[in-house]
Amino acid sequence: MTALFINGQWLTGEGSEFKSVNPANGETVWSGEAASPEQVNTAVAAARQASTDWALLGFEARTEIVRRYGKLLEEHKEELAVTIAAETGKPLWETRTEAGAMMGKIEISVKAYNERTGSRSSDMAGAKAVLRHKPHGVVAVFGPYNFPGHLPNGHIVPALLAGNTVVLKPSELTPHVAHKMVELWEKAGLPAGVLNLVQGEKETGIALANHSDLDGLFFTGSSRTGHLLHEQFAGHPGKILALEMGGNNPLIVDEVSDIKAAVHETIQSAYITSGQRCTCARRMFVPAGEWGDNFLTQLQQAISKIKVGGQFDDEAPFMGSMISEAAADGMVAAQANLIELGATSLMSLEKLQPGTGLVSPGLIDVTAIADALPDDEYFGPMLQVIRYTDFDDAIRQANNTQYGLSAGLFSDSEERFNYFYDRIRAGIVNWNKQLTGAASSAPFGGVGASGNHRASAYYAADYCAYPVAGIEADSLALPATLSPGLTLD
Ligand SMILES: NC(=O)c1ccc[n+]([C@@H]2O[C@H](COP(=O)([O-])OP(=O)(O)OC[C@H]3O[C@@H](n4cnc5c(N)ncnc54)[C@H](O)[C@@H]3O)[C@@H](O)[C@H]2O)c1
Ligand SMILES: O=CCC[C@H](NC(=O)CCC(=O)O)C(=O)O
Repeated sequence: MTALFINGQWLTGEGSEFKSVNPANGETVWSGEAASPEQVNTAVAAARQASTDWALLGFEARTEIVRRYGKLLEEHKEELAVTIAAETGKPLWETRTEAGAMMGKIEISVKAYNERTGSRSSDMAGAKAVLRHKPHGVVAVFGPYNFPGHLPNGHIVPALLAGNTVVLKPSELTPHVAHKMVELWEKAGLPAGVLNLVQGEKETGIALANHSDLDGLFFTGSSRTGHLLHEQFAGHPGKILALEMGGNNPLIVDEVSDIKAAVHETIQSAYITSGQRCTCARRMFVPAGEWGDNFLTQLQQAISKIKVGGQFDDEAPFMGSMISEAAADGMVAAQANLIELGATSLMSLEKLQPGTGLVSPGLIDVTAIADALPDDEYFGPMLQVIRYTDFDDAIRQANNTQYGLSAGLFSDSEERFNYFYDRIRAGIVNWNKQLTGAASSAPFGGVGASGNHRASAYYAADYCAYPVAGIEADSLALPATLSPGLTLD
């Protein structure tokens, strides 16, 4: 299998063999060889070689190629959705929306380039104040498995538009999606070396991230890996590092009038993508007392009816498989650990079929251990419930996390929302809406251990180019008056 794309050529990797599997049935989807460290070097060298011409090509010509890629995405939308579903276990209806988001990214990124970066000029005495932007040069893009198309695409499209060249290292769990995506870029007529693909596991990632000739690295993945990269980039202030990482996201529920809607938004917050979205609600604060009891009863009824199943089942499931059996085992172990610490299971997260990542959605009451709760991101369909009596204390607990990605409030009171908004610490703050499903037309990123203040989505343009400010005049001219103490005669 020619797994790598370097300098416009598909090549066989010289590293060790690895494969991806359909997590809903264990069948192999893709197998190939990883890039060797020498091939990673070749990929970075190819990107460097292509860098000047790509930058000099100009924004309009680059946009033309990027739009051609967008058209190809449209033509291959279904094929891409099927590939994503096969490799991730996500239901086909959901991967169709991922392919749609990839298409939408093109025009949003063109607009963002012009609005956030681009060029401007204004008059000043005897000259013009000019602002332009330049690309960084060669950047590495690292992607996660949960949105193997949309999220790397969300770095690649703005990076290329701005004039950077790219080396992509996708998740080792989703190499096939990356392969398909790069094939479309090739078909769109991207010049050789402008986008390079190195496949492989952690070692390939380490070789790429350590490369001395990178000008930047755009990462979406776990907080653990992001922190390692941050340490690695310490002492290199000249290199740009954008980190989009995980969260331990809180959702506070007030005594709202429409319980059914609150139940629906909770399910969309916690269980969509089998809980494998960075924005998923992980901790839910529910009022103690009768209203809260009633809400939880209705929530449990609705959760018990969530259909879990294969991504291609005729009767579409809401939740597909988790990414792997190992990830499912990890969630079962996390739940057992919370129970051992003193939590009470309301609905048990259980493996549904050995050898797969299929699990049932879990709900667990952690009120008894609220102040000793591990501040971990449990990246799966398990929502922790904390009963509260005091709204301020719920906000305090919601903020009691190293992370700060998304947070939300369900409340009929705008005043309450404003109070919550002023006190909550997160990059995404929603009111009466699910925590997931962020728009690409807005910035996307978190604070604390969730990011490094380089928001993605609409603001990705910001980390893809640096500003150059200039004062310009067509010709040299003496000023009307010279500074005191100067004589030119
Ligand atoms: N904030 C966001 O925008 C966002 C979006 C999606 C996912 N996520 C987060 O991503 C995580 C799930 O994705 P994942 O498990 O694929 O993440 P991950 O950190 O395990 O892997 C991400 C990428 O980094 C590579 N990698 C792993 N270890 C490395 C190392 N030591 N050096 C260099 N590269 C290395 C992987 O091979 C992969 O390509 C969750 O924590 C989720 O919250 C965040
Ligand atoms: O898993 C993390 C991403 C979740 C997703 N966010 C986006 O799609 C952000 C928009 C963008 O990057 O264009 C969500 O909020 O569901």
